[in-house]
Amino acid sequence: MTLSLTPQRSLSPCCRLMKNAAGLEFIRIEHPRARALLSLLGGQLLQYRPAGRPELLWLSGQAVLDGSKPIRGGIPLCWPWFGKASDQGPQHGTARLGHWQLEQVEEDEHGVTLALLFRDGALQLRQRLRLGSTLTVEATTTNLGVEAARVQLALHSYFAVPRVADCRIEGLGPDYRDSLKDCHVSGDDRCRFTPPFDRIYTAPRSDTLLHAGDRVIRLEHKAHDSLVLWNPGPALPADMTDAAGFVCVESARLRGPLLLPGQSTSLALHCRFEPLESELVSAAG
Ligand SMILES: O=P(O)(O)OC[C@H]1O[C@H](O)[C@H](O)[C@@H](O)[C@@H]1O
Repeated sequence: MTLSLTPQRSLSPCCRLMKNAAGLEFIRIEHPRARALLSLLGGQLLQYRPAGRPELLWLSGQAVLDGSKPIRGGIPLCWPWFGKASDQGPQHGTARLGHWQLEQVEEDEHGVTLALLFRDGALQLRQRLRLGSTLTVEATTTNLGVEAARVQLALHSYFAVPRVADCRIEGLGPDYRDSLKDCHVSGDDRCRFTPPFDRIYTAPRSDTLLHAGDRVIRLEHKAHDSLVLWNPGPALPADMTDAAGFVCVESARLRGPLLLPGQSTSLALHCRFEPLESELVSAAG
């Protein structure tokens, strides 16, 4: 998707602050190792394309970009809760609807590092993105209050794929909660899916391989306790016209922890395209 954005100012040689017609701010990154776009609404990476590779992330052509809704696509952060709130708060928390502060931009010949901050009451969420030939997202919650708090976090990544029905995923683990059928399933190691699906894997591996047509994406998760797998199939949300081009594989911490005052907890995801067969052959030859 091409967004109509107006340049505002340079943040570093490869990073530029942009604005859209609704006044939302974005950071465009054009580095020899990767091109990317991040929205300060939601602190959300929307596009990321390492040099010589396809776009990693899916962004809906119907995404609402005026701040009235979360942006559909990229890597929204569900925080400080995932799903419906018990107290009428917004689905998936406040971070994806909030304006984030850009704390730091650094770059070198290998890529760009962005540090971003969001606060909701006594809870603080820091996000560090490293964008080069691979992508690392690290999110750290800190409890700045005087009472213990239970916090959930999910990196709700929309991975772009040629066709979701042809995908295979390894490393999900055998046990999941099927949110559509409202039941628990154990010992299911199948790695093919037919949309719609909405599952929370409760014993995921630390590495996940997403085989998607012409590409294999390796995901390395750190400190996750769950993986959410979602595609709505034909019953589409209003801000989506076609769901065949993505699969959500969401690294998540859904079972706590209880954060005492002053404590922090982190969740991280590292993504990279596996080398193509032709590259392995030429490296060997
Ligand atoms: O439409 P949203 O609020 O962005 O939620 C999109 C989806 O997020 C997660 O993947 C949940 O498991 C799904 O149940 C939900 O439909």
